[in-house]
Amino acid sequence: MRPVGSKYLLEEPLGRGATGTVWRARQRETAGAEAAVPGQPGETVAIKVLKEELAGDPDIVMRFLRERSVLLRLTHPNIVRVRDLVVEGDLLALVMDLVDGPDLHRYLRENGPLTPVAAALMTAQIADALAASHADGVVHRDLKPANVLLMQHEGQMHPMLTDFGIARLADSPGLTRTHEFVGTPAYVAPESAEGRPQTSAVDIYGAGILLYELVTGRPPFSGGSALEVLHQHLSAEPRRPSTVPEPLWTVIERCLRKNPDERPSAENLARGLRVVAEGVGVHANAAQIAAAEGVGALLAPDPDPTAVPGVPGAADPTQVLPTNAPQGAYDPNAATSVLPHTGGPAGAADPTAVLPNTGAADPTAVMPPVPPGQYGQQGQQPEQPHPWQTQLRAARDRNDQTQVQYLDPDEDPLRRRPQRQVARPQQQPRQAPQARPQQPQPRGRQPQQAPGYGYPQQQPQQYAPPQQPQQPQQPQRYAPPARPEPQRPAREPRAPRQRNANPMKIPGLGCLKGCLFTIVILVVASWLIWELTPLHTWVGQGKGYWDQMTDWIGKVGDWVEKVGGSSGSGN
Ligand SMILES: Nc1ncnc2c1ncn2[C@@H]1O[C@H](COP(=O)(O)OP(=O)(O)OP(=O)(O)O)[C@@H](O)[C@H]1O
Repeated sequence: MRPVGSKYLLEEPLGRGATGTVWRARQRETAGAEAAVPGQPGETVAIKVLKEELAGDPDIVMRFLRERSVLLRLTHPNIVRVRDLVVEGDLLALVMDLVDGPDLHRYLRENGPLTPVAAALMTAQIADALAASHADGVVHRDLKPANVLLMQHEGQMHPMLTDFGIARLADSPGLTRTHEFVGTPAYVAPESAEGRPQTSAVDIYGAGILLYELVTGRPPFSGGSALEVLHQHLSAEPRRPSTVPEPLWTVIERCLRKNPDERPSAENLARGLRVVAEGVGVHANAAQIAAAEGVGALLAPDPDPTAVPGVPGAADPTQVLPTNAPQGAYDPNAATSVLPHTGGPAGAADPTAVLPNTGAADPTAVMPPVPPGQYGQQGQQPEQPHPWQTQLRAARDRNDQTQVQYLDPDEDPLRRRPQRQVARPQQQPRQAPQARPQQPQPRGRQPQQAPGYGYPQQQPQQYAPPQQPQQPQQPQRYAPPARPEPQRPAREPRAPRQRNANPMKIPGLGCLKGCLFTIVILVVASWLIWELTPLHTWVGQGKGYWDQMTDWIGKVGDWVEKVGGSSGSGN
């Protein structure tokens, strides 16, 4: 057990994410007055220990401290409470209430999609949490099922939103020059993907994706690569699956509008979803059905959305633009969340590290930044995937851990700048990033009513066509970023490969084949000679070839028998 500060002892890891590891921990002594919840000695808590990359950066530590009061006061029945923030040496940790239950991603994986009623009611509670946080000026920015924990309480389960402020902490504005990407592609709003100003509407977009996934078992946009998924967020229109009732689709479609100004406020979203839940249930009366059908009128946008600080265009006095971007210029990287490079060699021991350095096997590995110019044209193979593509491939399309990756602006396809022919510095060797393997999706499961969630056990009324089996998403393989090849002498062109006649390598097979072929040739040749020449008349018997052959074979047989018999009697 490792101490965290003087007040807590880490017991066992509960899970790992891109920004840190969550531990089950025990309180050693009552926390000081600065903690929101003093706690009792012996009490069990959850502690998220942020990665060294975060903890080692003074900008992030400052932000952590500055936001301490915001995170600590963010209380809501559907938000995992942050009890304390520990800053000690190079250690940053959030002490939270321990939630005894699975996260929503795991629940979906194990139980399949929810019914429209259950999905609407669960998302309504998440929207309640968002409304409270937006009112407090906090935008989540990484809303996804993995960040919703299901708390068991009196036989029921309640969704609890966690990881508030983590993306915000990582989004240190002074560091945007390092051009890294933070996000989970399947849930990223178009404006975030494009680097436009972000507001609380990004959380509404995330809620729309989550709602779609709750009711269908998969997010609306998927693709062969994370880049493809991001492009779909920017340009593809989601289609209504036949299992989604029309009123629920109205809500999803409004949340997924490309224009953030057209998305509903969190408060209106919660209200609209409860109306839909009533109207699509089996016990709905005519008035409730009519109200659900008119839900569009309830989904008014937020007239004053909460701006995400530190993003160009956001109404935030602390905003700092990247030093290499002119004010007002379009820079898709400027809005991305960033983490600093630790600067140390890979695997360098850090005495303050709390997380064990698991090296390549660590699925939470943060992609280390790459020196600018690494992805130059020199040495880059034409068939290699685009650097952006390879980087984002590591951020899987569904419920992946938040990825923090380097993005060179020169290589960003969205910038559409002409390629510059400049000499690039030599690339430093980098630690291979890891990505955790994709979990297979359940196939053909019937929607769950989420028993034990406190939802009415209703079945959808007129909006329940048979459930189509969901296609599992193709697991993506992580392709490491393209590396420039070292200069090598030009190779001699290879001689064309000879096909091997004996691919299975059976000894003597070639010889056997040759012998058989020769015997066949000899038999055919002798037959032709016998039949087509007067040989058989010269021999004086006038027999056909096969008769003569049978005679001779018989004679040889008799002779062998005789020889055998005489040698036997001799004995
Ligand atoms: N307060 C908590 N109580 C109990 N378990 C928790 C708590 N917070 C997180 N966990 C567990 O720890 C796991 C990791 O959480 P974390 O937020 O670091 O990762 P993530 O959300 O899956 O990934 P990422 O941070 O990369 O998006 C969660 O899946 C959950 O199982």
